[in-house]
Amino acid sequence: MPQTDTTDVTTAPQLAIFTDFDGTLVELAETPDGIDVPESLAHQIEQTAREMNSAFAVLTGREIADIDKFLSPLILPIAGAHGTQRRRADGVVEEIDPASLSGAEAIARAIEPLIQAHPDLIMETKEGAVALHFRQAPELEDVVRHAMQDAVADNEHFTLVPGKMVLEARPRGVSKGEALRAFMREEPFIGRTPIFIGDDVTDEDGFIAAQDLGGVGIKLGDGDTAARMRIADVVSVRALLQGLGDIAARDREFSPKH
Ligand SMILES: O=P(O)(O)OC[C@H]1O[C@H](O[C@H]2O[C@H](CO)[C@@H](O)[C@H](O)[C@H]2O)[C@H](O)[C@@H](O)[C@@H]1O
Repeated sequence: MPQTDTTDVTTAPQLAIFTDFDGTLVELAETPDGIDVPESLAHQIEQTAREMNSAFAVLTGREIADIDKFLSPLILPIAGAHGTQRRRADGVVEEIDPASLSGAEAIARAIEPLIQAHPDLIMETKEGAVALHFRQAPELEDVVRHAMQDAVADNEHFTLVPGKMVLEARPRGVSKGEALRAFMREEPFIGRTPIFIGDDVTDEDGFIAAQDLGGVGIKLGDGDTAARMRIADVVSVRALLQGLGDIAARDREFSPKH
């Protein structure tokens, strides 16, 4: 009878985890500042990130400073403002193209009169990007679209991206996909298998990038997607992160090198 070769121990792939923030790590709320961030979230992410050897990053439409505030005292690698900002795992924050900074300021100035006329609209001005929210006034969606189209019309550097009850102006060439690829060229992400979890249209670039690099995109909720997998809700995302962390810890415990 042939002998089974037990010396060839196959180990599970080492993962790099990327997640969106709003609608994925936390439930959506009526306003950007109104989200409920459970106290346990930062601690749970910190644990999972530790099991991933710190290969855990947030790819978000929010500014990096926003995520730092919500996950304090945790300081993670983050791509903010849809990839316009990027803080690497070594803590270095990349310089933003000055044309992105001045362009976003000009777009915000152009939108300001609309905010004065419609106080239910919320404008978020970010480093290098602008979000115009109409969740409080859904009937103004067309008004918002036309105003944002006019605001970026003179600036080829910017493009518009839709989100959940929001329209955002961001620089061309930046995306969550590009941010994920950049992280994957660096320690501690390099050589790992990327997983990206997100819920929105702007997460599609991230799903595609993760899958191009041999990993998996996981879409939360319904809707067309390039992601190969789906997950039901925020609670399930947190359970998945916990589970992946536990598996990584167990793999290390039973690893032949341990
Ligand atoms: O990429 P994400 O982390 O999902 O960020 C996308 C945008 O999220 C925030 O807006 C969304 O969440 C708000 C709070 O739940 C909600 O009120 C709003 O309608 C959503 O669009 C954030 O305010 C934006 O800056 C992000 O770009």
